[in-house]
Amino acid sequence: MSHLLRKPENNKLADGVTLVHEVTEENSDLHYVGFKVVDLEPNASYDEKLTNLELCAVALTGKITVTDGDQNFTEIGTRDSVFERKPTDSVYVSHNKTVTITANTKARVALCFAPSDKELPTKLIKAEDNGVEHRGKYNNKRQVHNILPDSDPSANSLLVVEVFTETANWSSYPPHKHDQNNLPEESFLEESYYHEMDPPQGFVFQRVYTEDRSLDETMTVENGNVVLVPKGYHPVGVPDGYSEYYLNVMAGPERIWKFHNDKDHEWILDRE
Ligand SMILES: O=C(O)C[C@@H](O)[C@H](O)C(=O)CO
Repeated sequence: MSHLLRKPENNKLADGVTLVHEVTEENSDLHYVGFKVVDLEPNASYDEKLTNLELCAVALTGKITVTDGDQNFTEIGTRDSVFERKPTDSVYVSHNKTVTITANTKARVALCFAPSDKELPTKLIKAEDNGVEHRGKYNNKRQVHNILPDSDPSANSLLVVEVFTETANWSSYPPHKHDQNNLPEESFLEESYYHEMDPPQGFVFQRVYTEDRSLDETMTVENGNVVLVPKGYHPVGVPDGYSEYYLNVMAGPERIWKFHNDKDHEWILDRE
């Protein structure tokens, strides 16, 4: 299996608390993006001590209460399945704080991390504050919920977005990359993908490749898998009959998303 593909670990931390994924600087090639998925049974709690990392906690499914010790955000989260295709609530918390997440219902929470050394206010990012975009045409259609885009200064490094790709469509396509610190043309951002499929037995293909093909991996990605993109182009193809959800976390030295399309495939955009 590719070292860029992660299957659920489902590590039981306590009664009602399962760590589904854990991507850290120590166990991956990533230095800027950290990512966890936690499943909580009703009334179960999970603590995260943030030292040098900032956090965006996304209520993927279910209702949760989030506190940073000072502020409480009660019963946030808007959906039972990501495939309801409506935005959800998230909470941004600065480094050095300790966050407690308690489930009000059965819940799945994504924890998105990036390095930070500047304190910023804790913030509830409400579902209705997500910018919703419909991108693409033909078989390149997707719906995007911007949770923490680069136009929102609430975070130091973190960028967070969720994307729904229609059945038999492609996204992150034409292939693009953001692995050069060469602004204003391109920014260096690592990226993680947390994938879900509807119906759940589905699979998608994700390729991660560099210009010189020194990295060129095509992965079969199943429901609940994570793909890591330390560099390179990273398109996703969704088979007929299945629709796809992914949550992207991006971070790098500068908080700006400037990508470069693969010139060989950029013509896709020019079709009438
Ligand atoms: O528009 C899309 O298809 C989503 C991608 O842009 C995705 O968020 C990504 O690859 C970000 O670099």
